[in-house]
Amino acid sequence: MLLNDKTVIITGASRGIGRAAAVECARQGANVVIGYSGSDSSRPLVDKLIQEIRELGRDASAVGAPAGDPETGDKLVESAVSNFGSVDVFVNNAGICPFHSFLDMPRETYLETVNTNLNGAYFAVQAAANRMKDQGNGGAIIAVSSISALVGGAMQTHYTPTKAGVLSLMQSCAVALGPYGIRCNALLPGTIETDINKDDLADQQKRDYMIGRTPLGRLGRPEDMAGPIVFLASDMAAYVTGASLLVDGGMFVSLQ
Ligand SMILES: NC(=O)C1=CN([C@@H]2O[C@H](COP(=O)(O)OP(=O)(O)OC[C@H]3O[C@@H](n4cnc5c(N)ncnc54)[C@H](OP(=O)(O)O)[C@@H]3O)[C@@H](O)[C@H]2O)C=CC1
Ligand SMILES: C[C@H](O)[C@@H]1OC(=O)[C@H](O)[C@@H]1O
Repeated sequence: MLLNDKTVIITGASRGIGRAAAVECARQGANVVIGYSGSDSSRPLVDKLIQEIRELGRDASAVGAPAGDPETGDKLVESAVSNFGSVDVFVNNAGICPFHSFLDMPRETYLETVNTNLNGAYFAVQAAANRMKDQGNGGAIIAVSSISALVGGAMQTHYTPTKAGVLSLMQSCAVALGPYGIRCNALLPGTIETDINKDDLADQQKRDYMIGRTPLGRLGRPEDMAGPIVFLASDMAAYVTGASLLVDGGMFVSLQ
């Protein structure tokens, strides 16, 4: 097992990519702190995930708090330490993408997206890194960025800068935290079918276009992200820091 007895915090783990990563981390021997928004509708999903992780022989705790709140990282760290005694891996995954055109972008939509996806990530990474530094055993931090850190989207002008932002955050943190043995890397998923794009991909033409751009011939599944996240979290990646791992079925390199 690649993460035996490690404590892994994953934000946005109630659903989608974060959930798949949480299950795989538990399979690989880790206890997991599940971050989610705190909404009542997500609590049953979180309870089900905790049960699934316990059936795998590991344990989990949950923290429901807005990702954009600068205190949320401290709460996640506190839950990890009080329940499991340490923070070994931090996965910043929580994110939103409320598709909207640029010229009439509501200011609140822009500000909420940047606050949730980027500002919250900054403070949560800082909280996890301080705990890892105090523990003195190094650690691994992974930010779930996106192929959208590298390319644009007309309906994502508020979102793509946040994904470029967390990629850049990992690059700078790799430099800042390397001396403490803390590795920082970014995962760049392509198009993965989850609730974040359910409405967007309900448009069959759009869906077919996205599949057509993907050499592997299908959209991604949350489980496709779990192995790469575990790899970056594990000692298999002991000399990997400041890196970006694009996991997109080949979409980025497929121009014509
Ligand atoms: N799906 C895709 O194609 C891609 C996704 N990504 C990135 O992957 C990450 C996960 O996305 P994905 O799994 O697709 O999306 P989902 O919508 O399936 O899951 C989003 C997760 O983030 C949590 N979350 C949302 N808003 C907040 C908030 N304000 N505070 C705390 N938690 C919050 C949700 O919790 P709750 O259930 O409580 O709402 C949920 O657990 C995002 O950062 C996204 O940008 C990157 C590239 C491609
Ligand atoms: C939500 C989108 O479908 C998804 O988000 C990303 O980051 C990808 O680039 C896709 O556009």
